[in-house]
Amino acid sequence: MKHFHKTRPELREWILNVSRAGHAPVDVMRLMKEAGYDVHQSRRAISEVLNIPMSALIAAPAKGTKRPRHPTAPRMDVAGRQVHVTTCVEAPVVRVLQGLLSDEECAQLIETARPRLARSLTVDESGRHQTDERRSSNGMFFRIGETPLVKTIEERIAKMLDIPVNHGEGLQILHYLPGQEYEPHYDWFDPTQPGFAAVTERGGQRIASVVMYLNTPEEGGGTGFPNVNLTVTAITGSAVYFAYETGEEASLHAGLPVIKGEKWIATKWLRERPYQR
Ligand SMILES: O=C(O)CCC(=O)C(=O)O
Ligand SMILES: [Fe+2]
Repeated sequence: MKHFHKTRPELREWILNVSRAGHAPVDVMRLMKEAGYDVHQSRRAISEVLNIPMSALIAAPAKGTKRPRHPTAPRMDVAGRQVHVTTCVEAPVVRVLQGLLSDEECAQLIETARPRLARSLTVDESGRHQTDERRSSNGMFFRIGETPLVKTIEERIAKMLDIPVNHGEGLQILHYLPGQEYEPHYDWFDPTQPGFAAVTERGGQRIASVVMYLNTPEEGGGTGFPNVNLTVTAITGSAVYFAYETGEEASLHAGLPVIKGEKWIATKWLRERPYQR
């Protein structure tokens, strides 16, 4: 079958060269993934250029690699707790989760984190941490299982997404005041940046994020997905779950500026392989 979608001449040339140099089609897939291409796009291009079936291009994932199970509507029973799935988007994969945390759990997380807040950092191209204008919130990280409540929440998320707790980075708490925001960004690490190998050495790539709202800001402070014109409202105890492939531009998102009041969130980033030893 012929595809209407045409592969760009430069990409066609590159695929042919890499293939002539002796790389098997699944290796070409891997190279494209490392260069930031979406898996589906790579599979279609390679199959078209090398004239092989797409089914031959499903590489065995690296040992221990997992993908989350996306929460399903209308609700999930997670360890005896009803989590309502109130909005679903498929590209990017987004689920709005109501009642992931109780009001008491939210309050307790805020009070435990408050004395430990410091200016948030971002990771630069070389893998170094630094303060960043684009991210003006204050934050802190809990260690895995650091408190009984942190452990409970980590286990709840693990159960809901069918991803072991050890694939998670430590729970991050962020506090935003009026005017503070987190400008549009991707949570996946960019494979074309020099620091990529260092940040993915442990745990591999990030595959999904769960942003939990610990309070309801008086005004503003939602999470925006500008490429799909979606804004998720920050409401105490609810959360936005989103999953992504490396290079997936639709997953661009932002912590929108708080206009009035304050905003507290807890973020759990998940890796494709165990991150905690
Ligand atoms: O503040 C938000 O709503 C988004 C936070 C976020 O994008 C992150 O923690 O990676
Ligand atoms: Fe993010």
